[in-house]
Amino acid sequence: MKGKLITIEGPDGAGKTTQVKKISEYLRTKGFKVLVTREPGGTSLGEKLRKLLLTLEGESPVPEAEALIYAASRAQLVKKVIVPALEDGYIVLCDRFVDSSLAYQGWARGLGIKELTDINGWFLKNNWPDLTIILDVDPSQSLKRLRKEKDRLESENLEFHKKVREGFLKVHSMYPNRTRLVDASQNPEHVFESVLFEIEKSGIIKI
Ligand SMILES: Nc1ncnc2c1ncn2[C@@H]1O[C@H](COP(=O)(O)OP(=O)(O)OP(=O)(O)O)[C@@H](O)[C@H]1O
Ligand SMILES: Cc1cn([C@H]2C[C@H](O)[C@@H](COP(=O)(O)O)O2)c(=O)[nH]c1=O
Repeated sequence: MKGKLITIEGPDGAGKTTQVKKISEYLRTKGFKVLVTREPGGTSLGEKLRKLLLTLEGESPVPEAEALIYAASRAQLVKKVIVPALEDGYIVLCDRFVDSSLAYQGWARGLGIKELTDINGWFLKNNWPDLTIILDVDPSQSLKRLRKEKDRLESENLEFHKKVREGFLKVHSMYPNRTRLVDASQNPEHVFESVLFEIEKSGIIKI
């Protein structure tokens, strides 16, 4: 049986990891086989690339290099982890995926959403997510939720993070069927109810 790929997206501090945990626990109680992974990372090579991307030390990649390193981590994850799990019938829950590249590199860094779609489409082929939940919240609220020491992307200014949010809203308007917007300004339990509602409504799995 073919599984499903569900990705959770949104600006920094939107509550993605919190919701991934809640969804995975819920789906497991319903008898689904669930695999949780994340981006960048999820493979040993991907975790090395993650460190390289998020460190504040040394030379920062130019936007084009940044986009390609995120894509490299994704290509490795898709081939080594996601596709085999889907073939084995797993629900794969991925904490960030291709839409982060469209919003951060495509829109906020200004490289172009179409350009990022093409670069990623080259290796994703038909492995685009079955469903993407975008947690939508104003960055001036979500950034306050984060720990004190910030990584390279989190350290960008508020204007950049506002562009990221704008990027996700654009992605939603471009892919209104695959992506669902959830108000993430509420408490985690309230957000989880909305997330479950959207998963149910999408019809990709029966819960
Ligand atoms: N809806 C919420 N309201 C308030 N606080 C929240 C909410 N969801 C998560 N948090 C808290 O905010 C912090 C960041 O949450 P979490 O790690 O889930 O966000 P994230 O979107 O995965 O962050 P990042 O972008 O850094 O990966 C945690 O301390 C978490 O407990
Ligand atoms: C996949 C992906 C991620 N990013 C950015 C978004 C975040 O700032 C970091 C990842 O850190 P997190 O704690 O896991 O949220 O990387 C990006 O710019 N482009 C991407 O494709």
